[in-house]
Amino acid sequence: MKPINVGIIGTGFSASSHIEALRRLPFVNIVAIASSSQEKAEEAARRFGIPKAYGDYRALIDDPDVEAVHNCTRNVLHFPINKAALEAGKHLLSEKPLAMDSEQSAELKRLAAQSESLSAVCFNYRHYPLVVEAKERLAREAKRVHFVYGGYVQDWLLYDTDYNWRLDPAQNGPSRAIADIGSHWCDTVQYVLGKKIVEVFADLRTVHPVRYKPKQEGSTFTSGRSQDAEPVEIDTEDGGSVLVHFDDGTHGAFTISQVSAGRKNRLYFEIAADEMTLAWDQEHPNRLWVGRRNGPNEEIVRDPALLSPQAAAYAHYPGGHEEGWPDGLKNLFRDFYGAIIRKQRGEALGELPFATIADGHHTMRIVDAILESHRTKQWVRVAE
Ligand SMILES: NC(=O)C1=CN([C@@H]2O[C@H](COP(=O)(O)OP(=O)(O)OC[C@H]3O[C@@H](n4cnc5c(N)ncnc54)[C@H](OP(=O)(O)O)[C@@H]3O)[C@@H](O)[C@H]2O)C=CC1
Ligand SMILES: O=C1CO[C@H](CO)[C@@H](O)[C@@H]1O
Repeated sequence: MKPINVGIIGTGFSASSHIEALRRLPFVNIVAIASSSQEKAEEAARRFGIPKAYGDYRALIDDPDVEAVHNCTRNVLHFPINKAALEAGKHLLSEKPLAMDSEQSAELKRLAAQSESLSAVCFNYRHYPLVVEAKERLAREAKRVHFVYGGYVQDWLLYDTDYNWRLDPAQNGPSRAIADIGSHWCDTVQYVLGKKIVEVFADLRTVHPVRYKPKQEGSTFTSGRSQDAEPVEIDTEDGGSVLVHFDDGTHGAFTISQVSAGRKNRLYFEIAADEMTLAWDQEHPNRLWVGRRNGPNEEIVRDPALLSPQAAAYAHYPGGHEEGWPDGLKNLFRDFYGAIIRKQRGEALGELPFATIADGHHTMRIVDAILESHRTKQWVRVAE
């Protein structure tokens, strides 16, 4: 079978991790990369060993060799690139958030629904084996969920000297921590529960109303105040807490922060159901804690022999041989390209395990509702 030809747009943190994960799959072939200039694209093409380099993303999308596009650019480019890729009939894998706001994501949802090609949003935490195990156990063993709680906390924007394009609403959009990492929590938990968030009550906070922006912008995760840094006003949130209601009436709450010292990338959730509580934490991704009242608590480890078949399909090594973030990404891409291949063979696709453009749009609506709730200090329904 001929591999599916992929073009990558962007050369930063996310693009590098997409390239590494894709190279672990035998049925895809990276043929082109695009950046903001021809020079940068050629440098990246050399660094990653990719044959074609484009200084303009439109040229990559127009290249007839490119069958699937990965949009790994900053948020301001998500909408124009996703729209162009969908209109060109390419398969699309977009980084999250799907767009800057839900007006844009509604347009993308409409285009994706009309397209023959497949599209997905890079909500990669769905694709960890122990997250899938939580979903399977819940469906199998729980009749009722009482509460869902957790959060997503990081420290890479802790100091007022930490600066990145995400701090600039013109590059990022009107929500920062909620759209950047809150969106991951919402997608992951909705996937595990099989329920949608329909109502929110939010209390957000900007811890640093002024930050120091270096003249020479650093990439994601660079920190420290440079000599020529200038003060800039910040009006997007560093974090906050959100109460949520799911479509079946289940209650939940999550806390988001990008200023929590020592928490590097802690997405965690706990689901309290009738006979058990399930807890998972991205910083210890190969453990699923199962709490019981009338029996010993258990810790399920990521060993294919101990997992349900759906979760075992995501566990590529025996227990004790740890895997994590890059593997979740590889699993997402394997599901996405596997679906493209099944579609090409005329096979039925069934329920897709990855976040679709419609899912990405729903997440944008949640972000809108959170911002509005924070502003009005009221419960806000998530728009359809
Ligand atoms: N799913 C996940 O877990 C993660 C998702 N992300 C998402 O990925 C996206 C990118 O984040 P990240 O990689 O950290 O950011 P970076 O700043 O590291 O990378 C952004 C990239 O955008 C490229 N870019 C800017 N302008 C253009 C243009 N006109 N044409 C083509 N490329 C352009 C930049 O290329 P150049 O240098 O040439 O300007 C750069 O390579 C974000 O939307 C973020 O939310 C990020 C991390 C993890
Ligand atoms: O999606 C994301 C997950 O975490 C990153 C850092 O690791 C982010 O902030 C990002 O955009």
